[in-house]
Amino acid sequence: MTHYDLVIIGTGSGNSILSPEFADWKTAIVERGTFGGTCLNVGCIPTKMFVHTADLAATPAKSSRYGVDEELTGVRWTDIRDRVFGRIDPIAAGGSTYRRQHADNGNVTVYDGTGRFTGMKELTVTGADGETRVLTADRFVLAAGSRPIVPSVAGLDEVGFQTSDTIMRLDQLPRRLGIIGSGFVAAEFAHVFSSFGVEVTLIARSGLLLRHEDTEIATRYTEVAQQQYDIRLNHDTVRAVRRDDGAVSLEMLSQSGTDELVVDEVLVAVGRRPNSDLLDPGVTGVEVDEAGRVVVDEYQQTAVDGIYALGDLSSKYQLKHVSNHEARVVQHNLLHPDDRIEADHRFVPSAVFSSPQIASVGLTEEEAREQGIRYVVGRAEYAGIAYGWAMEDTTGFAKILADPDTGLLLGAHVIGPQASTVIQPVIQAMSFGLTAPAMARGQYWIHPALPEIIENALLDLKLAEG
Ligand SMILES: Cc1cc2nc3c(=O)[nH]c(=O)nc-3n(C[C@H](O)[C@H](O)[C@H](O)COP(=O)(O)OP(=O)(O)OC[C@H]3O[C@@H](n4cnc5c(N)ncnc54)[C@H](O)[C@@H]3O)c2cc1C
Ligand SMILES: NC(=O)c1ccc[n+]([C@@H]2O[C@H](COP(=O)([O-])OP(=O)(O)OC[C@H]3O[C@@H](n4cnc5c(N)ncnc54)[C@H](O)[C@@H]3O)[C@@H](O)[C@H]2O)c1
Repeated sequence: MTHYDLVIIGTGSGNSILSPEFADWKTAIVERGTFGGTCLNVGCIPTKMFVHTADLAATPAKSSRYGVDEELTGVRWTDIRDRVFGRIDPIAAGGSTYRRQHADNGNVTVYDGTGRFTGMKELTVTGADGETRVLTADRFVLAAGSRPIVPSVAGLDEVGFQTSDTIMRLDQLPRRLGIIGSGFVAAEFAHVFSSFGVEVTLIARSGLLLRHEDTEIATRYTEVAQQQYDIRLNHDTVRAVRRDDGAVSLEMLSQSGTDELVVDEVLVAVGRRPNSDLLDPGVTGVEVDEAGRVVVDEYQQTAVDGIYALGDLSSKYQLKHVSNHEARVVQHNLLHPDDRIEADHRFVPSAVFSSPQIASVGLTEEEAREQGIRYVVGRAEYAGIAYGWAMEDTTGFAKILADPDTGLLLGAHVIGPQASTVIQPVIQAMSFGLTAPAMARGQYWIHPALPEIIENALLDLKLAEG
């Protein structure tokens, strides 16, 4: 048994905690998978490298309307894949080597294996070879993340399936891809694989894709997606069968009866669950809610003094900018126990890097209504701004919700080109308490750039006089 000042479980955002200020702490970091966690290895970074490549591959099909005739003459899948992982894999390996070997980390021990609590502030780490080591510590940081949920579909295990962890490393592109799910992962991979020439079918249980978004945005996305992919709405996948020709048949139930889809690969994208079951934090007195999330207070501390948690393991926001923010809060609170800071979850933005992109911050119209919050809505279309004309955009728009009396912003939702970038000034305005009129007229808006859509939506708000 070895005792530490601090043990961190998980090398995603957890790895960023160990700054030089911890140089005289005896610390350990435990990792069961690839060093660097989800975002670097199988999440944000590789997906966006594929998305950018997909944007390029999709351009020729759209170019003739501008009088430019382009042709996509090839998609070299293994070159695309190897460029992405040729960049990422060395970063993960370098991060691991740095923690294990660099002089900066003389106080850090890296343990490869799965950590599981076996007593009060006692963690047993089991390596791939079955060898176990017991670590005790004064403080722990639980940063063990989440993993893809596999839906209970009869025969799925037997036919085999991909998740976001595996699909980016395929050896060859499938001809037909069936995606079970209709959230972030489904929308981004539909864009990627369809742009590379794969026949993509999305199977959604509900009547709307991306239904966590503002309904107007989700409705527009669903309409646009129906032009791009085969979409089966209100379909429940009930069985998967391997056919004699090697393809997979997915059997579905819908309101109108049964349906069948034949594909070469199946991507499962129905959400992610926190890895709390692997960690068994109840043994050390840490509470877990019914969704499997570790319960934390405003300081990111669990029910146990000195045990903090962050990121996908404990947060309802499964987003890297949130896990990074929470890691900074935990880092501060470990170093300054008498002057702790609170995590700020007031205005958490998100973006789906789909085609078209979607970005969102604050309340949706449905949430404002449910919560009885008074609001007005300002709208603007990409087709109504000069750069939108240049792009010939016909489907994108922005909507902004504001308090009619104070003019303070309540939420913003954008669907269209570069939505993930266009929304940033609204996030800033909400975070710093800027009102809509002050934001619209208190600064220049570069003409004719895409953020003019935000300026127009702000000017469209009908606020109370005075
Ligand atoms: C396909 C995909 C695309 C995404 N794209 C975006 C995006 O564009 N923008 C965005 O903001 N977010 C995105 N996300 C979400 C983002 O990746 C996560 O929110 C973020 O990485 C969570 O970080 P974390 O530190 O909480 O967990 P992780 O990075 O998952 O780290 C947890 C680590 O703990 C290890 N671990 C788990 N259990 C144990 C145990 N018992 N013992 C030892 N080690 C353990 C795991 O192996 C893992 O390495 C994406 C996610 C996916 C899946
Ligand atoms: N750009 C980004 O920031 C980004 C990209 C990818 C993933 N992520 C993060 O990863 C998380 C996981 O992504 P995801 O797309 O897997 O989850 P998600 O929660 O975004 O969407 C899952 C979808 O699957 C549906 N679903 C649930 N069970 C189902 C079942 N049995 N059959 C069919 N459909 C079912 C849900 O109704 C939901 O629409 C996201 O919530 C997000 O936080 C973020």
